[in-house]
Amino acid sequence: MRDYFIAGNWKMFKTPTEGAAFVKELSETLKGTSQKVMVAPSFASLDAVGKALHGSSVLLGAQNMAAAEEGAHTGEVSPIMLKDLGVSVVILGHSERRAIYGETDELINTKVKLALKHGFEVILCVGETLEEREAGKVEEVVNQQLLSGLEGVTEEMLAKVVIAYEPVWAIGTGKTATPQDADSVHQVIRQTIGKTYSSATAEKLIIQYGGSVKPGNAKELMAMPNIDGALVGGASLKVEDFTAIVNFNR
Ligand SMILES: O=C[C@H](O)COP(=O)(O)O
Repeated sequence: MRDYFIAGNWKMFKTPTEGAAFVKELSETLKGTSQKVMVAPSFASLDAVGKALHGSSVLLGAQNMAAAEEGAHTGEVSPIMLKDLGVSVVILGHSERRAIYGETDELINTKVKLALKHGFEVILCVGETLEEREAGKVEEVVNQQLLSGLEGVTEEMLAKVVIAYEPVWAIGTGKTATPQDADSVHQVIRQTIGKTYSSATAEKLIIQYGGSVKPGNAKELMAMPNIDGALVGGASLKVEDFTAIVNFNR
């Protein structure tokens, strides 16, 4: 039996002041919730949000991380800095990082290994574009991103990896994969992990779905056998909506 994990990715929204006020309210509305929950503010808001989360069970996540520990990397944020800010989870390989900032599977893999070395939990994002889906390449693309992203990651290290399946065409578009379509890709991911590592490890792997998750569709998505949580963008920006998604099973 796997535990659900609901993560909010704020992307480039919310100032430090807004973020801090948001998580204070969220911690109140989530009191008594046993679900594993994370919010990932922008780098600029990590400090304020981390302080506002003090005493809360909500985890602090980062949306990205540099591929190096320190050095002449203008504009980058290292794992050591994230650690110092109280971050415990790092999102890597998000499709916006891949598409807008040209992150390759190789770079993402370097980041994954570095994040694991520093003890972070990693949410590794994979997912196909509409063009790739229409060309019947979903499995090929997802497996390629998955296996490249995990190159050199041992079975022991995999215990700290969560996979987020985010079909690019469903992100921020209001179009959600049907629960059955999403689940079949989650099943492919689980099978690939089973073949590459072991069936016991595959059984334990948390696979989140991301792409227009809302209070209205969270329950049916999460009811699928291979969907173990959500990586939520837009709906994680409103306390009411995010709380409803976290509490989908209440
Ligand atoms: O990281 C979150 C995903 O990109 C989903 O975003 P969305 O819920 O706004 O579609």
